[in-house]
Amino acid sequence: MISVQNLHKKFGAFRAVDGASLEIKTGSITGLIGPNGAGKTTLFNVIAGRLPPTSGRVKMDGRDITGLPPHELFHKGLLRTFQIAHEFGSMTVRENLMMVPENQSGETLWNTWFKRGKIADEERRIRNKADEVLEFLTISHLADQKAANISGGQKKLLELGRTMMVDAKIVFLDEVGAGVNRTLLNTIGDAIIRLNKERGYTFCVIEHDMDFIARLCGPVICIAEGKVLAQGTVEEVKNDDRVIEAYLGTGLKNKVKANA
Ligand SMILES: Nc1ncnc2c1ncn2[C@@H]1O[C@H](COP(=O)(O)OP(=O)(O)OP(=O)(O)O)[C@@H](O)[C@H]1O
Repeated sequence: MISVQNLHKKFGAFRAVDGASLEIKTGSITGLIGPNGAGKTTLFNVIAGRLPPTSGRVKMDGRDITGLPPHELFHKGLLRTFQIAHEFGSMTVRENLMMVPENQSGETLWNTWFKRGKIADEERRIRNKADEVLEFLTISHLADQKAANISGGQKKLLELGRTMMVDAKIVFLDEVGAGVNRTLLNTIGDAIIRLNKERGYTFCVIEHDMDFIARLCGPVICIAEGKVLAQGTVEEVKNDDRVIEAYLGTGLKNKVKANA
């Protein structure tokens, strides 16, 4: 379980995260919603070690992980993907996946010269793993394409695939559905559900698409102005007055309710 306790992140005097406390239960697909600028990505960045918090704590299974750098969190199985996918465009899709596992023998000069057999075995194993991941994500046909040439949605699938190359325990997905067409969004959703059910991944998902959230997420947490505003089932959160107000403002809220 991830436990975020009274987390603050300031940029100068501006409080992007302002005392957020929340829990992401092991085995859940937790949705994180909130209006633009609510502090969701900043919260992710602090949890995933890209930004130090101003104050507050983050714990993983009871252990303090506050401020640990991303590579240490990576070793603990905590990974994140980005709103804008981070692929290496000039490499193939398969090569992008093969880059992920750390400590490959081929990376030192000594090994390159003297342990060619070991390197070849390891490369074969990693290649097989990459091919398995591509099959799981139903994009085997893209294996040899340059990553720069695949669509935005396929890049998001590739990001998800990168988390499968290591033993991820908890994955933070930042707007995996943004700019992705419906068909691919369904494929991404299917992959997330299968990773959760079949491989025990825990997910925390930032998403604006409420249909996607409704299909996938158990608990949903709404953030506004850096604070947790409401949490519960999708229906509970969607119908929460404070949530409607945060998204629409009070005037519009009454209009929406009148039309409902
Ligand atoms: N590095 C930074 N320096 C200064 N202000 C920042 C920085 N990063 C984010 N902010 C501000 O913090 C606030 C929260 O931004 P954040 O990206 O976390 O929101 P968000 O909820 O993820 O929004 P969106 O849904 O639009 O992606 C915004 O007002 C943003 O302008």
